[in-house]
Amino acid sequence: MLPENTGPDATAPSAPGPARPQDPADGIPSSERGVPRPGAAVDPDAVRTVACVGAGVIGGGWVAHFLARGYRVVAWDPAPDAESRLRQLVAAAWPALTGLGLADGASTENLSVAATLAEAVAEADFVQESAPERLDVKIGLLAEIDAAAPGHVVIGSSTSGYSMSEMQVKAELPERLVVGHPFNPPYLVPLVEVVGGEATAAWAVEWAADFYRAAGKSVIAMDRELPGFIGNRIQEAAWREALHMVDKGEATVEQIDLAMTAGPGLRWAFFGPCLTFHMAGGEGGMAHMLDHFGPSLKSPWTRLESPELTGELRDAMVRETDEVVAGRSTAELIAQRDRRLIAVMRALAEVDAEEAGEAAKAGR
Ligand SMILES: NC(=O)C1=CN([C@@H]2O[C@H](COP(=O)(O)OP(=O)(O)OC[C@H]3O[C@@H](n4cnc5c(N)ncnc54)[C@H](O)[C@@H]3O)[C@@H](O)[C@H]2O)C=CC1
Ligand SMILES: C[N+](C)(C)CC(=O)CC(=O)[O-]
Repeated sequence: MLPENTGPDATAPSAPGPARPQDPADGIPSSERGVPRPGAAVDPDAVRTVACVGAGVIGGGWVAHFLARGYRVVAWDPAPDAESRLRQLVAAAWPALTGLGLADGASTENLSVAATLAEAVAEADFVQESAPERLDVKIGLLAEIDAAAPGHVVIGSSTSGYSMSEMQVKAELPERLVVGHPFNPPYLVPLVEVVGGEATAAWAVEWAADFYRAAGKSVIAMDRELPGFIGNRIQEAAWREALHMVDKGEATVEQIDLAMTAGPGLRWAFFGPCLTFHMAGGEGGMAHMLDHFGPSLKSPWTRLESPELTGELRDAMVRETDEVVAGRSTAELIAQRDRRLIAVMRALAEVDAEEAGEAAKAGR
């Protein structure tokens, strides 16, 4: 189940950094700060030690993921109970991660919790920031991490909505700051969206994308900033409609969740909305689907502004869908879809049965 790489050898020492002249922060003289990629940055697939700054739902999830991949992880979080919460989260996730298959050398023993931010990032080959979603906190914290982390180290932020351009304004080396937006829980959901800000160097985006891939993630490296990135733009559109319906008493939360889990959500686990709707057009595919249902995009079914379905948009959708279909016939696609639907349904039924058994044993 784990993707091809097995992660680094967690017992190996952290990759030695470059020989650096003395500097209060990281050994890079002020005159050299801000130059393009520092030559001695660790290769993305040679990373040994990851610092996780902020260890709540997402930071803790990252910690579990990196540990399962065999990295050494140093965490820091200012909350007094952060370490116990973190260790509980990792312990709760570990059986599932073990079931999926751990990388060589992976162990919860490879986690240490630092007393200070500076200590956490001092030996890191990569830093993942997962502090609360407040712009002032992100700006201040990213500047602090930037001041404390070795100058060649790339810093990723888990932000789910802020652009790196607005968060990197106080960093001295903003070119190494990227967004690395995960999906919850990061130890199971593979997607990470990587994007830089106006002051981010292209090498840092590339490095981060390569690193996340080496760490077993599915990466979308974006070449421009987009509010909400890609995944959240799609799911927030559904979320806005859900809120409209609840607000107006048109549908209950239960109905909305069932509408997704028993309907489109089940298909989206393996075919995205474009390929799913390609199949809605039968043998005519995306072209027929758009010609048939396209005009209804303008109906009052939705409260969202929909784009004008111009000829160019129609043709682009047909062309790009054909690229994704990559020569597969409708029959092949149907066979693939059905096989996957059954696999997901079987997997969910297995979990339901397990939980029912556990509940019966516990007398619930
Ligand atoms: N919860 C979710 O589903 C997702 C959240 N994110 C992003 O992940 C980031 C963290 O969100 P959550 O983990 O949900 O929040 P959370 O509230 O669960 O965790 C935040 C952690 O940051 C710590 N913290 C507070 N001030 C800090 C500081 N100055 N420096 C370092 N740590 C500090 C808190 O003690 C807490 O443990 C946010 O940027 C959020 O947008 C991204 C994807 C999904
Ligand atoms: C709720 N959220 C916007 C923070 C969610 C995400 O950013 C991604 C996810 O896990 O769905």
